[in-house]
Amino acid sequence: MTTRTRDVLWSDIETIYAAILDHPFLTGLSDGSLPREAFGHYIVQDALYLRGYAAALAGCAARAPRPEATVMFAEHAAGAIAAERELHESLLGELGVDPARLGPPSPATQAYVSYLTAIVHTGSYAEAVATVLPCYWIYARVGEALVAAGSPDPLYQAWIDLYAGEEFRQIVDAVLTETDTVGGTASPVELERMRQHFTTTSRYEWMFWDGAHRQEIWPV
Ligand SMILES: Cc1ncc(CN)c(N)n1
Repeated sequence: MTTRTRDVLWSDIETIYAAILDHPFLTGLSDGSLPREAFGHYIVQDALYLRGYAAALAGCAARAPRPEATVMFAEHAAGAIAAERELHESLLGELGVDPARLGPPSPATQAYVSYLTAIVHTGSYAEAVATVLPCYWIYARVGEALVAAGSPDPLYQAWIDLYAGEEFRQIVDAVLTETDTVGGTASPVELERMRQHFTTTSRYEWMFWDGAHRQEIWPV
């Protein structure tokens, strides 16, 4: 049986994923102990992140060699994050933040979006797909892991429900299929690059939650 690219990629990040599930941001989201200020920081930074992420997905759409993949990424850029945007806007409202005045991206947000942008525009299409994949897949896995216990805080529960939902799972499944397709014909060098990018953006996912937990701002 041939090994699927997704399995190779995931096996590289088992320890990163374990660290993500163990992070106090997510354990706090789950048991309700996460300070609202940290969640607010996360939501503001995520609203900024989603702008860059949408642009990266549009870049994947433009570079895709098959029309079905162009349509898929274009739909995700336009529509899939609309649900997140909606949730963010209502959460920003509940947290008392004006979406028009979000402030600057934090170091983690800036670094993550810069990396996505750089690889989507300078790497191969397969590299681009591997680079954007953790944004989909890790969130689906986290949603799945957190939904059974839920959260006593309704705001945190709404966040968990979005990523644990069937609609998000189907979106992620389609991108995983695309990952296996492009990985299946990638050269050893290209596959190695896919692994490096997937691991790097998985690390950025950890750093994004960690930065929010510390309410990280620029040190100087
Ligand atoms: C940082 C980050 N990574 C992933 C997702 C889920 N698309 C998100 N909303 N924010």
